[in-house]
Amino acid sequence: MNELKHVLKLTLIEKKDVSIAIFFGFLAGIASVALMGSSGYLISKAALTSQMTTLVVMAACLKLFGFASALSRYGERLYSHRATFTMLSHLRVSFFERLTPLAPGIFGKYRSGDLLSRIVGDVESLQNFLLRVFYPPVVLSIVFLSTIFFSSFFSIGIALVMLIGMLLTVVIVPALFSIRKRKTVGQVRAMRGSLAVEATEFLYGFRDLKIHQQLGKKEQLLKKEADQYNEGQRKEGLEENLAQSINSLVALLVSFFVLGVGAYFVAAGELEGLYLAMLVMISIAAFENVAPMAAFPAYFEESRKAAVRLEEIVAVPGAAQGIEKLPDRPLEINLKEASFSYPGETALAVDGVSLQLKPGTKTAVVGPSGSGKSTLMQLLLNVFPVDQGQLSIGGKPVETLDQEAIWQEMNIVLQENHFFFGTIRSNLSIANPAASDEEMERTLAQVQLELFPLEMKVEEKGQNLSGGQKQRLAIARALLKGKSLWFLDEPVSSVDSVTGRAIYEELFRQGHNDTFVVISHDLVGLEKMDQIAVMENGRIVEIGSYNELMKKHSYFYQLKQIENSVFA
Ligand SMILES: Nc1ncnc2c1ncn2[C@@H]1O[C@H](COP(=O)(O)OP(=O)(O)OP(=O)(O)O)[C@@H](O)[C@H]1O
Repeated sequence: MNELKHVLKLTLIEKKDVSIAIFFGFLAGIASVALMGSSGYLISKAALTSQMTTLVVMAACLKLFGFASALSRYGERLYSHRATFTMLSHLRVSFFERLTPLAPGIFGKYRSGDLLSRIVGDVESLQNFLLRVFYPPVVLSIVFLSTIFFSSFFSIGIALVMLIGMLLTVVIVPALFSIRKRKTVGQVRAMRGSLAVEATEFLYGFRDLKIHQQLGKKEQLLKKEADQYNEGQRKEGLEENLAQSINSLVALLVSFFVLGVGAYFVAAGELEGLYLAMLVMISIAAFENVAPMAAFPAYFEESRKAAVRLEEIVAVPGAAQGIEKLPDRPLEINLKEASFSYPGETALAVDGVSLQLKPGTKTAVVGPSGSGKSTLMQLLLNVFPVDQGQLSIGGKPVETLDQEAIWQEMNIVLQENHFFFGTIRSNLSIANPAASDEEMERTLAQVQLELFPLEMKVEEKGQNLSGGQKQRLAIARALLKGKSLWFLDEPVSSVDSVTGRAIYEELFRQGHNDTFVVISHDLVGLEKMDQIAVMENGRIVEIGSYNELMKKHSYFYQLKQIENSVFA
């Protein structure tokens, strides 16, 4: 139950709705018991007396109880569902708030299909928590205890039989099935996750699978996962039916027992015969209410597992979240002795790197593929917090700063940039919602996309744009944001060299007083940079201006020689 503490807390935020739902649930339950009890009493009374007034009063009571039961049931449904939807919205918000700071590292830990299945499926599963886990035992216990209390005025023996029946159907049988269920629910959930993983991979990789003639193989794998999941669900269904049947059987046996014990008490003169039918009918009605408890084990386990799986995602320490705003002056960025390895990896992607970015300077980071350039940039952006070392911005440790405020001051173009389904205008306006059409058109011209109309359609992930066009659109977004800290990770790698150079010229012209960090494979044009950091195996092996590095005749010089000889 500990695992569901957080969900329970969120449910009880709406105490009023939950209490009203319980109240109406109790009224509905007790009204149906009263309806059956009074009909039992009416039957006996009609057989034993010809007194019309009593019979008319009883018939009126029957109608009243029937009406009250239907009305209360409506109120119960209304308030319990309202409380459930409110709880779900609280759950989504609280989960999302905890997930956001972890987002950059989360894909290292979970595959996207699994993550999606957890976030959507598990949150949805918890909609049953109030309706089928928390609420039924509470309402049933109150209804039962009231019924037992009422019955005890007529026969303590029958009240005791009902109490035992209640313990069996509300507590013992559901608890036994919950223990059994613990084994199977986890498996089915894991199966659903692994099916979602395979389905996502299949959809994302469809083109490559087709090119490499692996579509059939992957389809078979997907089918196998689907079959396993179906089989798991089938077994789960059988288990639920078994729980339901056993609980109904116990409930029925208890009612028979009440009849038997009641008949014995009547024969022994300990109970007036007039009340026997009423007590039996009361017992039948009370145990009819017990039906939702048959589904309790399944829903309890499902909710528990869903809560555990959701907690697993967010219960990891994320980057420290500061609240301080950035100082209002040109910012110096300082990375000291920073080391970082990706979650689950032992090798250091960045190993003891120090880098100083003075305001208004231009820094290039170069080096072979896999040497840690992009990782270094992610550390400078505080997308990943450093494992060791320290990052400070404007003289303040990054942990003390508000992350959103940091990113607000940066123009960022990464290797992969996301484009949303919409238009060129809507994709540009995410960088600067206040930008006018003229500003957007001017920016498009700066990246040589002047032929793109602002209302041009952009498909999902920018599928209708070429690689180079996407990069230029990402640069246009950064230009439109107009901040003074630039972080560019191979921003023109898919653009032809002439256009690429012209774009760099434009960027440096617009941001001539700004701070730039540029990752580049292209070693041409680095003369303009104030410093060039050369990386290898996660370390900065050389740093200096173009002339300093060329004079050294060391690593950068050799790279330059190789580039010259290849392209000579
Ligand atoms: N998400 C990740 N999870 C685990 N390891 C990663 C991840 N991203 C990168 N790495 C590893 O970290 C190391 C540095 O990668 P990084 O992307 O920083 O190199 P890079 O110099 O930018 O390469 P490239 O020039 O090819 O873009 C590599 O060994 C890479 O395998």
